[in-house]
Amino acid sequence: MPKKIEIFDTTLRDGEQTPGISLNVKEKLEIARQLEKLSVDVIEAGFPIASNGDFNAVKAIAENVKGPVITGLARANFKDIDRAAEALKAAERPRIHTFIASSPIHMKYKLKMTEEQVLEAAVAAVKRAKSFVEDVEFSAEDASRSDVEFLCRLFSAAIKAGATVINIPDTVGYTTPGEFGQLIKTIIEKVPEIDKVKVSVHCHDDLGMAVANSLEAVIYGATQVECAVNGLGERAGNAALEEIVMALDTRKDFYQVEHGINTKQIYRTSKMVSTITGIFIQPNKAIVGANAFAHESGIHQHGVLTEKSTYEIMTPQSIGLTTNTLVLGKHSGRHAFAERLKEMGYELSQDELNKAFERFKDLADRKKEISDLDIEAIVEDQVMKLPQHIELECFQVSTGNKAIATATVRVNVNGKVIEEASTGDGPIDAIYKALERACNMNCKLVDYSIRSVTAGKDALGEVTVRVEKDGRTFLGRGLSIDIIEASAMAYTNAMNKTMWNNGYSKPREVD
Ligand SMILES: CC(=O)SCCNC(=O)CCNC(=O)[C@H](O)C(C)(C)COP(=O)(O)OP(=O)(O)OC[C@H]1O[C@@H](n2cnc3c(N)ncnc32)[C@H](O)[C@@H]1OP(=O)(O)O
Ligand SMILES: CC(C)C(=O)C(=O)O
Repeated sequence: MPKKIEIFDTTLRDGEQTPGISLNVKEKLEIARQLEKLSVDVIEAGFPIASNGDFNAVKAIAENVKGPVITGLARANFKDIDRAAEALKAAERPRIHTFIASSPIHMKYKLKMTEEQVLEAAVAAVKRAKSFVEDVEFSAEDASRSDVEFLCRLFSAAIKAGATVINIPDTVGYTTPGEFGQLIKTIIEKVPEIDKVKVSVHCHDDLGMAVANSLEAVIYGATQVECAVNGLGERAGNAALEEIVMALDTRKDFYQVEHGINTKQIYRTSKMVSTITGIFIQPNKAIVGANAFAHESGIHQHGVLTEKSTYEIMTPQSIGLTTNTLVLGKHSGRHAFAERLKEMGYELSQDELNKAFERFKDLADRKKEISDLDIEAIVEDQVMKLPQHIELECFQVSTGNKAIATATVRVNVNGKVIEEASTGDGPIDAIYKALERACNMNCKLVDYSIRSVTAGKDALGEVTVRVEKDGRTFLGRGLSIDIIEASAMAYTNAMNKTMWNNGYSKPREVD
């Protein structure tokens, strides 16, 4: 039987130590309930001595969340341990997690204690915790910068005092995979009582190696990994739960271990934690980032369309997503473009497809992402060659906060050049009225929206309008670095559509 790795989630304790996060009881309980659905083995619900709020949160989780072990952190002193025990009273499976630092730096400067004093405090703390609960975890803070002989002595004493789990933290994210693997191996070889307990690791990401270090520890015998959703935690954070789990899952052939996580709840958990904590997930974040299952480049899109496993090592469904996404942008190719056209219901000849693709590439050079509306515009305007009854030749607008907005337009309507002017409530209203006069047309503007589609001061503005004419609605779009020009182009585009009638020239109605 492959050995099982227990997942100890510390999102609600170390994760909450992320600068800027403070969770109330209700929020912690909501996350804990989701962690239960995710099937984590242990929930570290908080640090009960830290505040009344944290005490109440640990208590509420202990009372309401059944299934996982519920633990609370305590320094190696009776006050912290007694408070943790009190908070955990109602837990179905309580664990007290007590810790003390073991590195020369921490002992000398922070604790001002000798090795022997630390060892004594650790033993007393474990015994005190044991007087309340059966399950006691002991952590040697800053273990990776500690003297290995002392560390082994400390763990040995903690186990003799009753610890059921010994935790080896890389508190400051200092170690490397090779070094950390050897440390785990040494501890397992040198602590005689080690086979009585679970061996845990708790890695921080200061050098970006928290996940790699944790996984290396698994190879060398660790049976519990402490981690946090989205990699939250003090400073650069903890090992990311979703990365640990999906690495063990996807590379089961390599790690040869099992876990009990319901991976289909990963995406939902990540989203919930991000929403509640307000900590945004970077798009290229492994597993749960917006781009983790998105393909933008043509060669990759072609591969994925033919066979997903060419560029996907795990399925989006395995983390609870419904599908992958093919993002259309400047690096995309014909295969993905054709596929999107097919999904949108367009059937183009090879020649039409080539023309549309050329236009698409041209637009993609200027836009961050190409939407379905863009594709629709390309197909209608370029491939189907809808006739342009109205062409906007030029315009001029004068406006100001103390002046009446006035616009002059010159349009070519079916070969006839017409100039008109109008005032309005602002420059856009003025230009729209002038356009209506010039074209002798009465439309009702029902919706106007503007957004930037590229970055920077010279960003392209995209204006989308919906106009109503004779009880029907028509969509118009305009793109320019000048937002008034984009607005005028969008209105002209919509007015053109009101004039098309047969076959491909039939105006497309929109909701
Ligand atoms: C590596 C980690 O993530 S450990 C967890 C870190 N998390 C937190 O600190 C979050 C919650 N912390 C808190 O709310 C507060 O720090 C408290 C309530 C725990 C303590 O607050 P204060 O009493 O004001 O002490 P303060 O935080 O300033 O200093 C820490 C004290 O604990 C001592 N201490 C630190 N670790 C331990 C330990 N494991 N065992 C015993 N004492 C410890 C320090 O030596 C210092 O003692 P001193 O007050 O006698 O100098
Ligand atoms: C309390 C311990 C496990 C810790 O958070 C650390 O060392 O980083």
